[in-house]
Amino acid sequence: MIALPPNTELTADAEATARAAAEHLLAIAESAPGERVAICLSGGSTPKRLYALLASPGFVERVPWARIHWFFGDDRVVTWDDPLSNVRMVREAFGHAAPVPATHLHFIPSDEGVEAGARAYERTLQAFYGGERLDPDRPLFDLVLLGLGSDGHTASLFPGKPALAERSAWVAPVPEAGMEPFVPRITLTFPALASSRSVLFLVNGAGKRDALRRLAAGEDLPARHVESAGRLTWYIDREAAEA
Ligand SMILES: O=C1O[C@H](COP(=O)(O)O)[C@@H](O)[C@H](O)[C@H]1O
Repeated sequence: MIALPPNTELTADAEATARAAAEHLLAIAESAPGERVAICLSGGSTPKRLYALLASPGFVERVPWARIHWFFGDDRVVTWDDPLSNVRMVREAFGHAAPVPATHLHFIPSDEGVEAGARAYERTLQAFYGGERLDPDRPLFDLVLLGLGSDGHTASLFPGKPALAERSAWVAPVPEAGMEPFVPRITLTFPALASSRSVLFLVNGAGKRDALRRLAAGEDLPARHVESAGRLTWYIDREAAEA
């Protein structure tokens, strides 16, 4: 077994990861201090099962859909019907069963281009938050979901890219992605991702073993720099955790 990050919940498989994360999300929503619940979604492929589970019988009745506002930690700068789009993946996973009010799905305006889209999304976040400075005692999100790329990236914060150093802007353009799909991206920055009552990493499969090994060895990978105003929890399945 690889030496796992602190606060790791080891799961049997990808399905167990999705179910554990779904229960965690429900607990966060139920304990949210405000009327509105702000959840920041990750993209890629790992979380698709979680999103489909939330929309499935047994969960869909338990999710307080009318209170939750859904945001994105990053997206690819492609059209929303592009198979590479994270918002398309979420919409497909939620399907018609998830009663998400149209005004509660705050997707990244990738149609505005990488620079303008990043600035526009930062305005969206600040309007929702009600200010332009993040207060450590008043997190922007109740929950941030993150994945771990095989290169150690998270959201679209890739090794060696300028967005890693962004400490004042909440959203950054990523003109060149660090791994496939090699399309421009827009990503939340470390300060914005950290402004959350809870942060969850979802990591499944043998393809993530090397990144986990490199994190355990102390390598300076982007995922290492993720913080949380509250708890930070890793859900890692056994296949990813095997040495
Ligand atoms: O490109 C991306 O990759 C990461 C990791 O995706 P995963 O499917 O390997 O977990 C994802 O979290 C991010 O949102 C996405 O844009």
